[in-house]
Amino acid sequence: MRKKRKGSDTDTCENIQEESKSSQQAKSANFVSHFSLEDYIRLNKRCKEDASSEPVSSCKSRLAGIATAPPCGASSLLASPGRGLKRKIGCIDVATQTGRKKKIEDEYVSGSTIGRGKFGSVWMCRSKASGVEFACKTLRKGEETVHREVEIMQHLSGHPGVVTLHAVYEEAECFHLVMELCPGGRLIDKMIEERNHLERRAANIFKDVMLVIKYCHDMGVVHRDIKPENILITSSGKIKLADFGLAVRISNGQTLSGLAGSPAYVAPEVLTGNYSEKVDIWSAGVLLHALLVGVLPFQGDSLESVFEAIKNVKLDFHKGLWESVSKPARDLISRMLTRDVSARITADEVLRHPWILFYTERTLKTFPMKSKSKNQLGHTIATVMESHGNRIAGLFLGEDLKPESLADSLSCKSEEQDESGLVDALAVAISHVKISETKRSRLCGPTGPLEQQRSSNLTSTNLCRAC
Ligand SMILES: Nc1ncnc2c1ncn2[C@@H]1O[C@H](COP(=O)(O)OP(=O)(O)OP(=O)(O)O)[C@@H](O)[C@H]1O
Repeated sequence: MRKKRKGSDTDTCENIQEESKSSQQAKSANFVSHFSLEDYIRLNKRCKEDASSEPVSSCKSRLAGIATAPPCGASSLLASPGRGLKRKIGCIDVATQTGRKKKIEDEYVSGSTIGRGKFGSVWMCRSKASGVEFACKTLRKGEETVHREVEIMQHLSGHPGVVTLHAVYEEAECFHLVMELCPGGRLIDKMIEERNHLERRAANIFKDVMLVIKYCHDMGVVHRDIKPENILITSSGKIKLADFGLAVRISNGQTLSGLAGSPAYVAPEVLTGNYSEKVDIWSAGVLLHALLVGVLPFQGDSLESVFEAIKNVKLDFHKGLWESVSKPARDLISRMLTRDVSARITADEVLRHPWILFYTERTLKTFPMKSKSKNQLGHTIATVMESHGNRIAGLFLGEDLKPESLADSLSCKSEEQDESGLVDALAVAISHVKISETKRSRLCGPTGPLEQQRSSNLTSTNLCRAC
């Protein structure tokens, strides 16, 4: 059960950035002005390795502000790491508390290390009782984020898009979190393998990501580290959101402060002041950018230049790589990567966006699109729109944009119109879409045993409060 040091690389961040720069220069024209995902992932990974071997003057100190959530009321905890921890574990429910009395090695056989993060390592283990394999994340005590991560995972566990927490074992120096194993690896690796995703595939992956983000927000949790490295894939190919190390609870109308996130994905308001759950929408927009065109939108040779780009670069979704992307997809991403937080759409609105609906609704998916005559096409669309009328029509403002008129406008297209043309036709309607601010549902309003324990155990320790 000992942690294995992954690799022995001791490069500094500067070296990595130099390497990234030279490998960048060798890439094709499309990639000249961008870090590729591989570059970014390598930079990030090596920085983590530096962080564990060179705590001072390495990447850790340079990334500390952004990559690690500021501990809430951490000073006393950090000064005496052991104090208060027992009380804090009280936020873990009855099922997981059983782990406190037993040792993990009594119940699980340890396997190889499968990942390493900022706060600990992740390794495989097998239940002695059932033979089922799990992933175990071992977190060193001492950071309040560790307790928050356990509590939030417990709070969210049960949703199909969240990695399920099976048990927690507490030792003097660490916690072991026994989680559902996601053997399909990370979304980032799939993205690198597949490069640009077909829009249909991208939309289906992205919808699942947004469903879980919406769930987090409905449950009063801001993840703060949405990125493809933190999206894992199950044996059946479903996505699961993992790594709640930077997640915090937020109550309705509350704002957060403090740098937290991963540089390329961080929202501009995190860099400049107070923020809300909308930071997850921005990060998901960065992810969508990478899914659609294979590169990250905000890049630079240093952290400062990445942040500068996040704050100021004006993205142009009409040129270059975006020319082959449908207008609705571009419309969605522009609504997510908007710096005006009040104009940035919510998770619910993303899920109701025509691009998502078009590619992911069952009827639309099986919709025959090629070789339709004008009338057939118009009629089929009218039927589809009718069956989705309530959801899609709700997005449109004004009499002229009723589903029937959308069908009419689509029926004027050529007989040879293909799928992407049809998606583009949706753009006509999208230009009139009014996405209204929906009433935020149940932020920080959980019920049940966890909430009862939370209020009794944690109010005084700030564990469940946002920073
Ligand atoms: N349930 C799981 N099943 C399979 N692999 C997992 C699981 N959880 C984590 N991993 C692997 O371990 C890696 C690190 O896990 P995780 O991201 O939770 O740690 P972390 O310390 O919070 O990381 P980070 O430094 O990225 O914030 C993941 O990228 C993934 O490869």
